[in-house]
Amino acid sequence: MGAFHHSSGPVETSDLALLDALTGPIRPTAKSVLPRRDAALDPLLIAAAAASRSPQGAWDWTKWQGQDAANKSERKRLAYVSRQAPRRQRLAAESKENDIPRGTETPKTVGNLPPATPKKRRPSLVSTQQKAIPEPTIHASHTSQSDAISPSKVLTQTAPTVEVKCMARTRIPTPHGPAFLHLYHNNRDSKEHLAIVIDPAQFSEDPTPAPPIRSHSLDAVWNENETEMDRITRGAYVGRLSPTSQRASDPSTPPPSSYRLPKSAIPAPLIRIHSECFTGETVGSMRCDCGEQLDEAIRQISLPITVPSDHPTAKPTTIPGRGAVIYLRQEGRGIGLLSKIRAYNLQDLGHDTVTANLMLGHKADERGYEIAGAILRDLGLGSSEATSEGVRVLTNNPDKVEALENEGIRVTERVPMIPRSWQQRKQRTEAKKSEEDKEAITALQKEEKERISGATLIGGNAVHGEDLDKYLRTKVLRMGHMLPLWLEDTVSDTPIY
Ligand SMILES: Nc1nc2c(ncn2[C@@H]2O[C@H](COP(=O)(O)OP(=O)(O)OP(=O)(O)O)[C@@H](O)[C@H]2O)c(=O)[nH]1
Repeated sequence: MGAFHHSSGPVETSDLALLDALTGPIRPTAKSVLPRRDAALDPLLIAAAAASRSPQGAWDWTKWQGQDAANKSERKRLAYVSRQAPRRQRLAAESKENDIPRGTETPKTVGNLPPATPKKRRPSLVSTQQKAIPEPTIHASHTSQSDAISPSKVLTQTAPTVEVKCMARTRIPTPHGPAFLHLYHNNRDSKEHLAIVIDPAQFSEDPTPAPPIRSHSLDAVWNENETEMDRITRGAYVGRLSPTSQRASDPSTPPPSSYRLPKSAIPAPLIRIHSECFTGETVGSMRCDCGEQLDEAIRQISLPITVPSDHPTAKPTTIPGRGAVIYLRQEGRGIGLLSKIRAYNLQDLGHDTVTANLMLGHKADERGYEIAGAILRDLGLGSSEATSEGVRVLTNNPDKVEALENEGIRVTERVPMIPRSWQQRKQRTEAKKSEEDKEAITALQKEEKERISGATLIGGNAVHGEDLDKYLRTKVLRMGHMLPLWLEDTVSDTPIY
């Protein structure tokens, strides 16, 4: 064997002999000086096993009592139990970690929900409107809509019917008041979508002023063996849960036919369909207004509602706010966190948020709202029936309203979401215009500065910054968001994205 060099210096002959002894073929006649790799207790293998083994797997060497004991018949060998999930499951989990875009993952079989055929990539509303559409299959819950089916309506109906099931619900106190967090499984994808329901009237012992917002699938009986405690644990309870108050909901009791206030007197529940944004909601990124929007939605829905009285002399009634935020796990407008991060780098190079998506081979918006529609129906919100309350939707995005209507949801009103920073600037400009109290302006500016920290997170306040301005302008100018464009900075040299 010829001498060779390792990067750290010449390799000694003794090293080569060791290497040969460890890896070379077994010579039947020669007596090995060094123990071979296939020895019963190869130290290298033991070290490798120790480094990688799970505490439950392999041998428990702490129980080792020597060879004699080992030979005794009563010695118990610990069974090897792998803690690793089967490869198929691990691959699914890995694809989840890598944030593989929706539709390419295997949908979860949940409870009594059969898996739907996986879709290739979730089509955006706009692009699919132009596709040739096969014969429609209309889901029963949509048939009460107009008979004339527009192509965009057919789109959501050709896909397998989305079924959702609320797996659990719990009370979450928020800075704006209490909410009920609902976790949903579905037969379309493997994500856990959520509904943040705001309806604090349900805590009261008195009859609620309006129909309570409750999940039908959660309140249903799941199986005949289910105990009261099972139901309470998954959130199928009424009133407020406490050590002294534990009342499971009873699906056999029909809901009251009338409530404290006539339906027509109360405004329809306020809802928002919100798409996940890790950067904006968790990191507090000021590249977008997602964190602030989530907070603002919960705040607005929680505001008490004033219901005017029938009699001119009587005082109006105030009832607690009612509505829900449907929180969809479609990060980065459906392109996933990985692509969104790449898109941000392209944005730093000067491209806007739409162009960056297109450069990465995505559509400007790849979100879908079928699951949102199914969750709203499960919560009894906004069915297409003329008698239903309908919903008021908090959004600037016309696609969302259209998508919800395609889902058979009756939208009675679109409520705009004005970015908090724009509201503040408006106040400041108005104060400047009227040459009013200079002190008030200074106070406002000081307040804005102080609010910057934690601004995008729940309970925070207005977000400011150049990145956010670009983002908001793109939404208005390129994505058709129905928002009055804030023009204060447009006279400056900053390009409008
Ligand atoms: N691809 C991409 N997604 C982004 C970017 N910034 C925020 N998002 C995602 O955009 C989604 C929020 O959508 P927006 O377009 O801000 O607003 P919208 O929900 O369409 O409309 P509104 O109801 O009016 O808020 C979330 O899923 C965010 O993760 C970005 O620069 N690129």
